[in-house]
Amino acid sequence: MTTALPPTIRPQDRSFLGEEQVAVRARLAEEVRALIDAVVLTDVPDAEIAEITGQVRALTDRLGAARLGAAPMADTPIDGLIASGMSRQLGNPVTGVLNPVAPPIPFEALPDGSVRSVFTLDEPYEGPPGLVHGGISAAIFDQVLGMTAGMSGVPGFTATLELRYRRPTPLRVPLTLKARITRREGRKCWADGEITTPDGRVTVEATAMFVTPRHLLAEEADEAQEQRTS
Ligand SMILES: CCCCC/C=C\C/C=C\C/C=C\C/C=C\CCCC(=O)SCCNC(=O)CCNC(=O)[C@H](O)C(C)(C)COP(=O)(O)OP(=O)(O)OC[C@H]1O[C@@H](n2cnc3c(N)ncnc32)[C@H](O)[C@@H]1OP(=O)(O)O
Repeated sequence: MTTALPPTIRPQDRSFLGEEQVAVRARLAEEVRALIDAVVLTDVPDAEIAEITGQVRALTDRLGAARLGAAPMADTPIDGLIASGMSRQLGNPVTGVLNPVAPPIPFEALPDGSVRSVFTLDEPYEGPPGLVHGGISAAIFDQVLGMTAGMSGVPGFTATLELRYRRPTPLRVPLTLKARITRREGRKCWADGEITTPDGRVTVEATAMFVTPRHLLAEEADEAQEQRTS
């Protein structure tokens, strides 16, 4: 069975945006993030909400007048994100600077190969009252641990992801996620990490295993062969 991606959504066949194009769109995404926050928390009268709904619809139509077939990629690694395939995925739901659903989570690659992310989550990411939704923590771990694996030379899909929720994770305070590789074996790579609050208390721990898909290795081998023969 082949699981290769159809040509139209393969990363290398997408639109690649330059720094200025990314910057203009990132400012839009930032405003829409603020809009999401305002939508969740608004207390203006219903009549005004109805009017605003029409205005938002009109904006959606304007932006939708020209559509790409898939989320674009960045020409160059975006400042603050590590230089891996995923950091260029501008629509990524965790790191994508063009995706208003993404917080977005920044990354810092440390000299020892580990990764650190510092971020603050607010109301749109609430689970229990005043606390971060557990599924949001899982998505963030999935991405950060996956990028850590990719950086170590084993880019892959998530095969397993296990979280241990030790303590509630608060909204509206700077959280630190640290991640590292614990083991590599052929196409498999294990990473773990934890989220801590500013006073150093661990709230969530995670362990994941990533596997470089067989079909990706096959595609890479084909491309290398093509380059040798051309
Ligand atoms: C610009 C390029 C972008 C291209 C993207 C490609 C790679 C990523 C690139 C960069 C990475 C950077 C950042 C990554 C960041 C983000 C993380 C988010 C990732 C996701 O959000 S990703 C979505 C959720 N994820 C899936 O959607 C996976 C669905 N799944 C599959 O696509 C296949 O299942 C796959 C590929 C996992 C394996 O398939 P396969 O055919 O290549 O390999 P095979 O089955 O032979 O397994 C080989 C060995 O792994 C063991 N193994 C396999 N699966 C296991 C499991 N689940 N548990 C325990 N062991 C497992 C076998 O037991 C065997 O072990 P052994 O060799 O010892 O027998």
